[in-house]
Amino acid sequence: MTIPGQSDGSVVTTKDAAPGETLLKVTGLQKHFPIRKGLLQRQVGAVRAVDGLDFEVKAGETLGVVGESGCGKSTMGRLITRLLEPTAGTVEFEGKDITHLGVGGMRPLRRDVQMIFQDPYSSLNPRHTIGTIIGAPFKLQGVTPEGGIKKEVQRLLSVVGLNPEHYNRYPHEFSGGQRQRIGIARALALNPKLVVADEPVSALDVSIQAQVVNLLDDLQQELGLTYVIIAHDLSVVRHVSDRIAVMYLGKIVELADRDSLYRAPMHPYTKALMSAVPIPDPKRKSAKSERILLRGDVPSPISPPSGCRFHTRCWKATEICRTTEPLLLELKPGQRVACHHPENFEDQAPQDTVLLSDAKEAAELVPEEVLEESAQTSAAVAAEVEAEATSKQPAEGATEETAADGPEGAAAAEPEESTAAAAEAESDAEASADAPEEPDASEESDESEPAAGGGVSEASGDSGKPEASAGQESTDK
Ligand SMILES: Nc1ncnc2c1ncn2[C@@H]1O[C@H](COP(=O)(O)OP(=O)(O)OP(=O)(O)O)[C@@H](O)[C@H]1O
Repeated sequence: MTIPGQSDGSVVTTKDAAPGETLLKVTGLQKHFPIRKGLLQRQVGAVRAVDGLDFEVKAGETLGVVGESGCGKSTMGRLITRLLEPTAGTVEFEGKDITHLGVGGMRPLRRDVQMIFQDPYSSLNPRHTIGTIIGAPFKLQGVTPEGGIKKEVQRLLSVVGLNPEHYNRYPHEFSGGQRQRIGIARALALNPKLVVADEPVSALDVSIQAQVVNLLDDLQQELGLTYVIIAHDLSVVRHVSDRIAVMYLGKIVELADRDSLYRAPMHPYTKALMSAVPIPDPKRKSAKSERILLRGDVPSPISPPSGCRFHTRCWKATEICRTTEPLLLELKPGQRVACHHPENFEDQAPQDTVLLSDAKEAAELVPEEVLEESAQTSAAVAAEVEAEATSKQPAEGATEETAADGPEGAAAAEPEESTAAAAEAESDAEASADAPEEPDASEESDESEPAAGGGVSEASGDSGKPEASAGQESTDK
């Protein structure tokens, strides 16, 4: 697809921030909507829509943000475009703190940061022609493009694949997909650096969705745009995102580059979301066809669950998940996760093995195959880490320090089991399309301690808890 140049006739391919540099940085971002009651409108509580987000968006990349309805995605989008005032935290754009800029201070920034909205039916004024709608940003910013507004609007119409001759038509004369193209043309009018698209295709027919997603993709290539694309499931962001943030109840639970996330999701919630997405690859179809049903609705953001917010619906939840909030930690390069008992990685709280009753109920909705796979993967990862550590010990002469650390002592006492698990892991890797994850896992082992498997695995830590309790958990499910 060829995109005509801007008013000066040249093709725009670069932006101020070099590709890969941080364009947007969000730290500790919160938005609590107050709940007021009574005559005096006293605040009696708050909806904790966004409750402490930390992430960066690099120039030229697409960050996909996914999560169930009500998890705070749209609020996050409105905060980073400064359509909402944050309760706490900071938003930096190109290194400049824009968190509390007023209307005047924000005006120049409005050119650089644009938003595309979900519903192309309600986001376009039905009384205005599309020429007026797409030309509005120029008037608001007091900018006159070279050749005049009309010429520039017609150029933008052709950029988004619409007939420039339709300049004088009204929104109702266009289909949903065409209206979303109009919304995109309006967002591009001022040549922005960052475009936040809030569910850009979810109101469209499935057949039209791909066209609009492809258009966004083409525009990014041609114009060097940076996107934050918000969606409620992974299928939309899968093909366009470089990195994906998974949100749950106002928090990011996993943030990873796309390939790592799809190859080996680490948060159980990510795994559940992924199991809901049809997988076209026939090689993976049989392995992943089991869907994970989540128990109940998302809890209320007015009083979110303690500890890990997902613990009330998670099949791996133990006491630590109820009491202690897991931090969003980079467990693998480029993959951050907030979980005490992650998938595809060694357990972060191996001593905590007794499942909560909530978890046992949640596990009833998780197919046996998924639970088995989860336990096997965790055991395999633990065994691999252990094998790596064992092979390194004599070479590096660091045996004493490593051995004194704890959990690995118990793991090392079970060489047969570990070898069997490692062999299983190897054969799994050969047979599976997920094989590329292997190098990651072994890289990790350099600095990671061997540990027991996931909360549902049989591997036991050194907590002194009877092994039977760990074994029993597996049967409980
Ligand atoms: N202006 C507001 N006042 C009070 N509560 C709000 C407001 N806007 C959003 N909320 C609440 O904040 C929470 C997060 O809403 P948000 O729209 O950001 O979620 P979302 O993940 O985008 O969901 P959806 O996909 O349904 O739009 C919800 O519980 C919502 O009811």
